[in-house]
Amino acid sequence: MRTQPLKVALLGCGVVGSEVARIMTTHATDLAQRIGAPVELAGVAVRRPGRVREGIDPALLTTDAEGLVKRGDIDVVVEVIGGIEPARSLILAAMENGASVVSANKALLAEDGATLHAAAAKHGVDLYYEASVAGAIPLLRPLRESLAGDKVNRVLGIVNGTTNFILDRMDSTGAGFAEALDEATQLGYAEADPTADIEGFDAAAKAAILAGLAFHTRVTAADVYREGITEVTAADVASARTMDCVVKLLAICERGADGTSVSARVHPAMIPRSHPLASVREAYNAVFVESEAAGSLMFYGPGAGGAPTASAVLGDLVAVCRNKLSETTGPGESAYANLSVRPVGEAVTRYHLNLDVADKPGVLASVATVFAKHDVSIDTVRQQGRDGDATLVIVTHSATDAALSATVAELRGLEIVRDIAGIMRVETQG
Ligand SMILES: NC(=O)C1=CN([C@@H]2O[C@H](COP(=O)(O)OP(=O)(O)OC[C@H]3O[C@@H](n4cnc5c(N)ncnc54)[C@H](O)[C@@H]3O)[C@@H](O)[C@H]2O)C=CC1
Ligand SMILES: N[C@@H](CC=O)C(=O)O
Ligand code: NA
Repeated sequence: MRTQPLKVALLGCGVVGSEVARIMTTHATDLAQRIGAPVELAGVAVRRPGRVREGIDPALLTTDAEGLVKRGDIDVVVEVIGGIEPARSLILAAMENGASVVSANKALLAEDGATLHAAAAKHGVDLYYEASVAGAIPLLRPLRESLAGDKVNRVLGIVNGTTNFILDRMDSTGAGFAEALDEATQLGYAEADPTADIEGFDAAAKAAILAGLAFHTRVTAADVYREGITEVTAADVASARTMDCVVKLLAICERGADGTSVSARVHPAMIPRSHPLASVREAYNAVFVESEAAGSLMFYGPGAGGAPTASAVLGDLVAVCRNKLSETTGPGESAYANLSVRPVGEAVTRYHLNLDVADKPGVLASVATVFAKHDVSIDTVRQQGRDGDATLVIVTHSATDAALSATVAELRGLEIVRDIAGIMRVETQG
């Protein structure tokens, strides 16, 4: 074994960074054996150097992240500060300096992964980011390596721990949205700005990364259709319960039947309680990968939190250190397929909606006529009457977003329709 240590610069020492530092210290001997050389924490960039950080030598702390990544002795930079800047500039500077990079930063990878990959290739270094999607779950490496000989057609799953935690709490304990979000934040699941979680930006970034790797094409966060969970009400969750369904925030990436396009979308959806994703509780994530030869694969595990995320970071750290020692690099970007991204209007799903209507003869026929006019076929209708008004709970067969939107717009114009609520996609396919 080589005695000269590989030197690691850690950028950020928050929820994830502190766990990375802890595991690097407590498992130092095992890590050295697995890599073939010791790994040494050579510097830690922080914002508040005065803060006591258990297990970290205060002499390693610096507020000069740029100076740290440009140091001549750094072999690997672990970026866990998050956000676009200064993370991007620091990663690019590190690569220019010959360091490989491990990052958990999905926001950055999904916005400008191409630039980072190009820099890694140019400077002959690695860029690994397993922690950026679905926390601890090994998912990117299986897509990048294990499935490199297969053809992936669909990736579907729950990729945000915070929103799954909130929806699970609302369903199982009747907790309010704000209370559940607070708890998720305390547990270290939420992003520094939890808007990224609840508005679906975090899941959309992950969907972009997944689609890019699965379909060998470039997909950015801006290409992903996105709806968060802020509009999901206790009434929606209750309505789902009466249909023996749960509400989940899903990420769905699909290869188009035309062979030249892909689509990626993130939105809440009702799924039957019998669906395997319905049993994904708290901050766990689960992702199905459907491929031509392998069939359907399911990846499941902790999707957020300091220690689980650090596990994925450490796995990458070991891989890039091994590559450094053998003077090689792992697989780079694979975007040769150059597929176009289809708009969400063409996505086909079933829909649930609640219509508050006047309870009088002919209403059902008028409503059904509008659905038929837009070629949206109704699967089930349940009527709940109350004081001259009635609520029609309608579930459609598969329809495009565009057809459903046109139906809803026309229904809103009908005098007999007082309100339309609970519009949500229904996913039944595992
Ligand atoms: N918390 C989680 O469960 C997961 C987080 N991630 C990602 O990991 C990254 C880090 O997340 P957390 O540790 O949860 O966030 P955090 O907010 O707890 O930690 C980030 C740390 O970086 C520090 N920082 C920010 N800018 C800095 C700068 N210029 N120089 C030095 N330090 C700076 C902050 O002060 C903070 O302590 C993010 O990209 C996040 O999306 C990925 C998977 C799961
Ligand atoms: N905020 C994210 C953290 C992991 O990626 C989440 O809740 O999933
Ligand atoms: Na992962």
